[in-house]
Amino acid sequence: MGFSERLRGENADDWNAAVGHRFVDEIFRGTVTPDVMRRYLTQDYQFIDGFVALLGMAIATADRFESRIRFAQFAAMITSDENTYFQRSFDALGVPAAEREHPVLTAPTTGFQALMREAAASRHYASCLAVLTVAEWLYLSWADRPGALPPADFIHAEWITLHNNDGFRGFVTWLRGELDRVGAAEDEPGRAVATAFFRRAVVLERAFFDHIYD
Ligand SMILES: Cc1ncc(CO)c(N)n1
Repeated sequence: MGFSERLRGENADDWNAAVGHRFVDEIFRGTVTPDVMRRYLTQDYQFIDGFVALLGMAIATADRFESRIRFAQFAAMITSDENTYFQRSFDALGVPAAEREHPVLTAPTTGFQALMREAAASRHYASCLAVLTVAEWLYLSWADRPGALPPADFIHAEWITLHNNDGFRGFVTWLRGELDRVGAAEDEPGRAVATAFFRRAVVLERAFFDHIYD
């Protein structure tokens, strides 16, 4: 079993709670209320900022050019297609500029920001990879419902297709392979550090979905 699959298995309870979350059922049915969607997207936009910074550190610490290219191409998608999705959704939901740029941050959001900042500050490629892999693999896992009909509202539909399209699927497959490769090359202390980052990220993913219903 590869490093990525082992880590997912060790965190199966929180992982499955996130992938099968009420939010996921509701977004596929198109019934997430505008209120909940607004809380989710305004907090997630702050997550994305730290996420792109972490991608930058993965570009800097990767051990080969081929990996840097993958991350750079993914960063280009996030900062174009995904960024305009947020802006169009904020327009449709009537979110004012102040709330787009400086919402009051919730505990899961500050928790994620701290986690991503720490992973980046470690300058340890395996730890950067562990956090990035959770964020993208867990999102592919919930968004991947073959045969599901797309919900009518673009705010729901595009949030699904941003996380289950072929390009995204290919990136996640590559990310997992990269974590497997790098994890196998690490010594035991290095693997333990990356393992702890992975675990914290899974716990936060679950908390992030939970808290928009509080
Ligand atoms: C909290 C969270 N995790 C993962 C993703 C996927 O990038 C996201 N947009 N938000």
